[in-house]
Amino acid sequence: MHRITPHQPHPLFDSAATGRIERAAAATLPAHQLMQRAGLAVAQLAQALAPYARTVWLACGPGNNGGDGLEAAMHLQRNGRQAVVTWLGQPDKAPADARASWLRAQAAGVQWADHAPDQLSSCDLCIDALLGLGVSASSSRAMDPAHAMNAPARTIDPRLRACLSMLRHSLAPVLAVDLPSGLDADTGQYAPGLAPDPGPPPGPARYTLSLLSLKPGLFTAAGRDAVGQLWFDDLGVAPGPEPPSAWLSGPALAAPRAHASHKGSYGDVAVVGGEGLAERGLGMTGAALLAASAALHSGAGRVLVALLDDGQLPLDPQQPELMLRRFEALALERLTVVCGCGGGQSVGQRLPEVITRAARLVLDADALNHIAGHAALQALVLARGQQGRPTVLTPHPLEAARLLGLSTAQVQADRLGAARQLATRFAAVAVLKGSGSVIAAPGQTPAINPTGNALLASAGTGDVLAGMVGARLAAGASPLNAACDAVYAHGRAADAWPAGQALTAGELARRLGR
Ligand SMILES: NC(=O)C1=CN([C@@H]2O[C@H](COP(=O)(O)OP(=O)(O)OC[C@H]3O[C@@H](n4cnc5c(N)ncnc54)[C@H](OP(=O)(O)O)[C@@H]3O)[C@@H](O)[C@H]2O)[C@@H](O)CC1
Ligand SMILES: [K+]
Repeated sequence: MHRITPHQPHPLFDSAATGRIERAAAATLPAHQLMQRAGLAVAQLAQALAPYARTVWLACGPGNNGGDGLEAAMHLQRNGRQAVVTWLGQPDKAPADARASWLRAQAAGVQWADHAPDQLSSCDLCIDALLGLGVSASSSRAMDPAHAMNAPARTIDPRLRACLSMLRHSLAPVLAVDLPSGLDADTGQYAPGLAPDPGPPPGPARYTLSLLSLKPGLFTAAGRDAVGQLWFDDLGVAPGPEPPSAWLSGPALAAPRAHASHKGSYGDVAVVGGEGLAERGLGMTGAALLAASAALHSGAGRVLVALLDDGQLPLDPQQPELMLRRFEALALERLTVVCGCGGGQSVGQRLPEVITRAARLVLDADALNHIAGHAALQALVLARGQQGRPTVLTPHPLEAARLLGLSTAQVQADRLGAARQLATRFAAVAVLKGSGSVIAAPGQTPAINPTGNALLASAGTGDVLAGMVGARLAAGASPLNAACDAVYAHGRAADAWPAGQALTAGELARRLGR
């Protein structure tokens, strides 16, 4: 068992893949063995997290997730804690493993109760063993996950609802078994009717012990907020030949710069964007300058900026290293172009040339909005991808929705699926931004980024990311590596941000590479 941190990559397995791993393992093990291992792991972590707990309340659901809780209750009771169990199952209907653990918990003398004990202190502990993988199985049985948000909410047992509410409002720490109950392991969305009430995420004392496999839904959409501190136990089972459904990204390998190198060794980035104030009264040159600053501070050899402002800004006095150029003066065939940041309406005019001529290309923000509205531009993006010319798209969920002709909610309902769809449709690498950014490339296993936090919810941080991807592409990284490494480093910079200091996009760009 170990804690999961963003310091190394991990394979992720969705509910179907986890089911196959589980069935293959179960076929070689004595009956009930996996649940016994799961319950023991839960009890061990519970005791480590709450060493002074006298009472542990275990909310156990009707399926095997509840069985894991019952098994843990037996160990905790035997180890001198008062295990108080609310079990929503029935002996004659429970799965065989859960029934076996119910008998073992009974024999150990746990206390049975309809609800949480009244006086749980912050030293005590709650264990959420209500629902696990069964939720994802029921979502995928019911429908295509992209349409899950349209599902009629099923009738929820009021006792289940009451237990969920108690756990979510608990002042005592909560350890979730396998998944926070109600969270879909594949999408990181809550099943209909099981989402917590809107409001701030739960307090800090929230833990999840993922069993057998790490699941994608723990890391994206609502997953990051729901999970708290994440632990993993593989129950002594290797995934065998099962291919990962996704990867959790890790840090890039450090690439020392050769002493005998020069600015040409690290490539030229050209930023095309920043509609001027004169065009429509909406000055957006800042966005382009932020992307350029990020490219510069990420190590690009030279950074050129073609503002869409009719040459009104000849120099950025704060960043004299940036070379301002007229668009017509850019040798696009030799450049890595970052196009769209603050592009407004004006970027549309430049897009056909940029898409057809740029050697390497990052398309962001208004470039993506224009492409979404013009089938001819979509065909050009696809064509350059099919020719093998590196292209990275960096949409946030609304931009992704426009590109795919979906609603934002549909994109968020299946972020991995949406990113994969974008990658296939445009033969490009797609970075779907948001909590747990997803990076997908055609025909490859997608990645989920583990770094970053809500400080990044601030204007201009997306422009910074686009510049970071551009710098890596210019230095010769593959589009997938450039995207994964940039997203990781972007989030890492936010994670290392000094406490109490506001994060601004300009300062974020300046701190890159420190
Ligand atoms: N598989 C493994 O690798 C291993 C699995 N292990 C453990 O087993 C867990 C999986 O157990 P599981 O398959 O029994 O499902 P589980 O999460 O208990 O839920 C089933 C119950 O939930 C209900 N339910 C479903 N959706 C619902 C909804 N939307 N709203 C309300 N209710 C809903 C569903 O009702 P039904 O659809 O049947 O009417 C049924 O009653 C897994 O997470 C891990 O902890 C470990 O022991 C060892 C290795
Ligand atoms: K659970």
